[in-house]
Amino acid sequence: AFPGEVTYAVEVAIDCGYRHFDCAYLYQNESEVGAGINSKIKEGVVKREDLFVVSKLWCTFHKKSLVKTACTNSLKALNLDYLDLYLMHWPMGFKPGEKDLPLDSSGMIIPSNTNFLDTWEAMEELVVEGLVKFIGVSNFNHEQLERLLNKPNLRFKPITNQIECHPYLTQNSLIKFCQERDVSVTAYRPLGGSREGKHLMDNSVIQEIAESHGKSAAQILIRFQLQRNVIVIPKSVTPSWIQENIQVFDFVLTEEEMDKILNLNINFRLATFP
Ligand SMILES: NC(=O)C1=CN([C@@H]2O[C@H](COP(=O)(O)OP(=O)(O)OC[C@H]3O[C@@H](n4cnc5c(N)ncnc54)[C@H](OP(=O)(O)O)[C@@H]3O)[C@@H](O)[C@H]2O)C=CC1
Ligand SMILES: O=C1CO[C@H](CO)[C@@H](O)[C@@H]1O
Repeated sequence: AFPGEVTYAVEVAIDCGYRHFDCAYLYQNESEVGAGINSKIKEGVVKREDLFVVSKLWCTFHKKSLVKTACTNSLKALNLDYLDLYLMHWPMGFKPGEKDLPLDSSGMIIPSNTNFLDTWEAMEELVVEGLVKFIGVSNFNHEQLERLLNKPNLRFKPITNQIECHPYLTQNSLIKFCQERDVSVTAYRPLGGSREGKHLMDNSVIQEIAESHGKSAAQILIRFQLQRNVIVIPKSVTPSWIQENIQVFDFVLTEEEMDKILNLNINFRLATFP
């Protein structure tokens, strides 16, 4: 990204009607996102309360004593006084320190001896203190989520589990598990990225459905999630794609098309760690 690219993308997105911004300490661009948000607030295009701004606690800050500083640092970078939602980015903690991905000599992540139930307690404090409106999790499997939901003296439930989700990783059973427990699901990497040089957007089933609706493959992939009650966060810094990706409320996929897309599942996961 060149300087200002992300700020401009956020401004274009707000003008197009986007209101949900998915940020994270890890992305190293919260000051640019915040600049875009604040310029549109200043211009009077939106009010702070119209927006839903999300950030995430990175794995090197799982120690209870580090959580509040991590959150206030994201708020400072965003130049905002509260977040709508703060997510635990992953269930596992990493060794605290300078490096976001601390690796040992064999290239494996160095974990920290933390328990996400303790980390959660520190995140609950952020709600009590008014720094964040809601808290949630990301990359939790069903066992981890169950453990959190069953935590004795849980003060606040996670409102969402943000997980990798697209037609090659449809996550049917995890979505059912979450939704049955009133935990919403947010699909990240919804456009599926690429695998061995092949893009999900080039898949012939997706292409055919796109053609029959006069829509793009990206629009089909986004609409697919909306129709299964899944929140979806496509990313783009390209103005024409930002515009395109929100034009998904003027058509409906049939049940047959939804099934065809669901059948593309190969449990293929892109986001992993060593
Ligand atoms: N919780 C977690 O662990 C994770 C969370 N996330 C979140 O999810 C968001 C989305 O996931 P992400 O990994 O970015 O992947 P996406 O599935 O959103 O794909 C983004 C890529 O697709 C391109 N693109 C966007 N729209 C179109 C279009 N209409 N036609 C063709 N290409 C298009 C973008 O290009 P360009 O930008 O160049 O315009 C970019 O290269 C992230 O930004 C992040 O906020 C992502 C990964 C992990
Ligand atoms: O949010 C994220 C962005 O992408 C990274 C690489 O796949 C993920 O590890 C991370 O969770």
